[in-house]
Amino acid sequence: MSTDKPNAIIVIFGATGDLSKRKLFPSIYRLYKNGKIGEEFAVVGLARRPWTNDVFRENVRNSIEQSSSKEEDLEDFSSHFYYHSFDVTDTSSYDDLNNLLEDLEGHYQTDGNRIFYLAMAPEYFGSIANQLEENGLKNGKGWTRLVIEKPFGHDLDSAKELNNQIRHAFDEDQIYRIDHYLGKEMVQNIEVIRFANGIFEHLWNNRFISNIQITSSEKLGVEERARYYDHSGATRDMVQNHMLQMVALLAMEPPIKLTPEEIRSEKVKVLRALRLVDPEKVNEFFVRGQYGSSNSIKGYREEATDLANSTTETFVAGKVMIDNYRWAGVPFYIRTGKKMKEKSTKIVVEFNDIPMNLYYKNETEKHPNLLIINIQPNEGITLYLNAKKAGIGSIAEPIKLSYTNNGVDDINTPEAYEKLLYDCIIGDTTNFTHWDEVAHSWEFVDSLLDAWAAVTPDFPNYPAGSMGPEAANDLLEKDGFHWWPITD
Ligand SMILES: NC(=O)C1=CN([C@@H]2O[C@H](COP(=O)(O)OP(=O)(O)OC[C@H]3O[C@@H](n4cnc5c(N)ncnc54)[C@H](OP(=O)(O)O)[C@@H]3O)[C@@H](O)[C@H]2O)C=CC1
Ligand SMILES: O=C1O[C@H](COP(=O)(O)O)[C@@H](O)[C@H](O)[C@H]1O
Repeated sequence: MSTDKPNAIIVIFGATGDLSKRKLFPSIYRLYKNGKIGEEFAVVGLARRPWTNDVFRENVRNSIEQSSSKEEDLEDFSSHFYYHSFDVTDTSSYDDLNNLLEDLEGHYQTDGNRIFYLAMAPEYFGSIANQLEENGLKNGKGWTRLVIEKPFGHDLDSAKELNNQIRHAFDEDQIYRIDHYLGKEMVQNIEVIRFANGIFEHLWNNRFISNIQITSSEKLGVEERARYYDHSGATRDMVQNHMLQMVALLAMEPPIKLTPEEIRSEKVKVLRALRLVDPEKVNEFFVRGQYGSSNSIKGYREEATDLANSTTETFVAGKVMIDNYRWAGVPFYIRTGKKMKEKSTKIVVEFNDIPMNLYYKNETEKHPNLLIINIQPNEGITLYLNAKKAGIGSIAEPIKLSYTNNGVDDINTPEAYEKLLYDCIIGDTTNFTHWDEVAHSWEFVDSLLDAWAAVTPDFPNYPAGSMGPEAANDLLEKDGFHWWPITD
């Protein structure tokens, strides 16, 4: 891994699409603005529609203006962008792409370094990787990296097939599988909070923690992505990747070094220890939901004509058990869904009460210590303690110690893409998912989806704008817990 400012050509497959417009162009711009990439870079955008360089550059500028205030250096910035009309299924056009890259490499001092970013539907990932190999595009004079968007497969078998196709053309250390949650500031902070604070790491186990809750709720529905989402559902869309990655970071052992290999190896051990879902007990451990209409908000089935009879889940809550020495018996409750009450991602670590609490005499009065990691919209940490209520007498009351990080955005997705793109440019794979992590996550998710497949769900079962079905509350109540609020 190099820490300089290496130069590269970034080739974006799917450059006229939504992800490029909303996340990739603004992120590249921020890298440019923040001095993380210099003047020696070029971006080649590929897609079928017959745009010119000028039309492409105008779209790039518009997308940046939509995501930030009016900027003055956009003409200079967008002059680094080139468009190449290209159908990825037409194998003869890869030669032209190679010629374009060689021309640009004569113009910009990019040392032959190439990043191929696949921002297209996943069915193309394998064949593009192979065409890049067969047509010699990955054999430039510098390094070559392949960035792959989600979803990485639909289940374990399809993920394996995709992986084999890609690995046929690229080595594992050239493949950067994006999980944008791993670029979020406070997700990256989980390791620092755990491993740089003496007060937490000693307590970070089943003797002192009673349960951990991870919520990632969204107010939005499926918007323009109904076709993809209905085939995916909340479990594949959010649990297989983002939620399980957060579980792994919270539960892993301290790595012996902060290298990508050591961190990954500890995360993989957690994912291997996830208890697979027993079909007989699926309802004891998991709840699925789909939002229905409420007041003026449409239900999922009314969002598009194709969805009228959909049984796709837009909500999942679950009790994930990690069968290892540190975590035996501690539930990791996860919860995610669309059209919920708030947009919020939050982790609550609930500590056990002390053996004899002299201040809180009964269960209902208890205020356990909580460590809250606020991922979005606000970024920060809150620690709930108990302290003496000021004044006469000796009464305890909960107090909170808070740290707020002045994040760049409310919703830190563009910043996450910016960080991950930069990591890719400098060759740091720490915050990308290795195949082993993907495979174990799918194994767990497949066990859940297989168990659910046996029964047709009774949907819709939660009103849009709520926190999900009532059964998600029962899941914790029967263990003697409840969901902590997701707003401060
Ligand atoms: N949008 C989002 O918020 C997120 C997206 N992703 C992932 O990113 C990827 C892209 O998603 P998104 O941008 O939303 O998708 P879009 O449907 O908006 O864009 C697809 C892109 O692919 C191009 N394309 C389609 N077929 C071909 C072809 N045969 N040859 C060349 N280009 C083609 C389209 O352009 P044209 O029609 O001009 O050819 C377009 O640029 C997907 O894997 C998605 O799962 C991941 C997280 C979030
Ligand atoms: O990957 C995805 O994530 C978004 C939520 O990301 P966030 O950064 O806004 O929390 C989700 O809306 C989308 O369905 C999913 O594909």
